[in-house]
Amino acid sequence: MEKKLVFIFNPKAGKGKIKTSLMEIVDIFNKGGYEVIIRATQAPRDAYEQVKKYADQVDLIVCSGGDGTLDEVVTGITEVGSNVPIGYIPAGSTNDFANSLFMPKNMLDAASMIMDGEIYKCDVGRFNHQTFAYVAAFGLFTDVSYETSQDLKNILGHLAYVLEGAKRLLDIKSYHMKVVTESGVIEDNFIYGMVTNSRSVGGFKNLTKDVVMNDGLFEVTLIVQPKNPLEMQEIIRNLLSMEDNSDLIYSFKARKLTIEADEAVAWTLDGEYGGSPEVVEIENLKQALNLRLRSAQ
Ligand SMILES: Nc1ncnc2c1ncn2[C@@H]1O[C@H](COP(=O)(O)OP(=O)(O)OP(=O)(O)O)[C@@H](O)[C@H]1O
Repeated sequence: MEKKLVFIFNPKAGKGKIKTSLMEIVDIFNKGGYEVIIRATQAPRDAYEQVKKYADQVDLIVCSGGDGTLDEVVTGITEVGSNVPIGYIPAGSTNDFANSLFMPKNMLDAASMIMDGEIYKCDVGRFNHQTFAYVAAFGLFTDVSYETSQDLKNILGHLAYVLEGAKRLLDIKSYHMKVVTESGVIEDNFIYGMVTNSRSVGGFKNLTKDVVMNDGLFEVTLIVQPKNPLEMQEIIRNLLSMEDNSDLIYSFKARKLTIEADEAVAWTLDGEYGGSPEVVEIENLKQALNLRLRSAQ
C-alpha cells in the first residue's frame, strides 16, 4: 500500500512564501512514494488540530510555516504521544530552529531532504502543561500587551536597544524570581530570561556555546536587573558582543527548571503567548520529537 503523508502549511507564513513552490513540493512527495493529503491552515491552532487528527492515520507529517506553525505541530504531536515522524519546511522569517539543525533554506531542497532523510530525535520543551519547540522566554517586550506581536526577531539586539533607550533604570520592569535547577538555586531580580534549545534566537546567536539539539539539556540565559548605569552598560556590551563575560548574565545548561516569581509573569513559547503563570516548571523531553533530517546530522 502507498505510504501516506499529510502536508500542513500556513498559506500566510513568510508573506505567502509557499505560493511559488507548492506544486513542486507535492511532486517531490509523490516521487518519494507518498500519497499526499494537503491542508492549508485556516486560522491559529488549525495546524495543532490537524496534527491531532492525522497523527495515527499517516506515515509522515510535513509542515511548513514559521515558528507559530512549528510550535503547533510539535505541541499536537507531543500531546497525542505519537511517534510519527515530522518533516519541516521553514517558511518564516528567522527560522532559528531550522537553522540550528542546518536544514536547507530553499523550500524544495527541504522537501527533498525530508524524502531522503533519516530520523533525528530532537529534544522538546515542556512548560507546565504546554509544549515548545525551541524557546520559552519572559521579560521586556514579551511583557507588553499580547495584542501586539510576540516577534522574536533579533530579541537580544532589541533588548540592548531598549536598555540603551531607557531613561531611568526603574523604568525597566524586573521580576523577583527563584530559579531551581539540578545544579542549584538562583534568586535575583531579572529583566529577561530565556530557556532554549537552539543555536540562535530571533536571528541572534545564543550566548551559550556548544548547543546540542538532542542532549536533553536547555541553554538558559537570565539577565539581572542593572542597579546603576555602569551595570547597564556592562549588560549592553555583553549582549552586543554576544558574549557572557558578566556576573549580571547567568548562562548555563539545565535539564529541568522550576521558576517561582512573586507575581504573574507573561511568557512567550516559540513566539506565541504562553500564559502568565507565577510558577513555571520547564522540563527537557529528551529526544521526544522524531524529525526527518539529512542523514549527516
Ligand atoms: N489562515 C490563517 N490566517 C491567520 N493566521 C493563521 C492562519 N494559519 C495559521 N495562522 C497562524 O499564524 C501565526 C503565525 O504563523 P507562522 O509562525 O507560521 O508564520 P510567520 O509569523 O510568518 O512566521 P515567522 O514568525 O517565523 O515570521 C500562527 O499562530 C498560526 O497559527
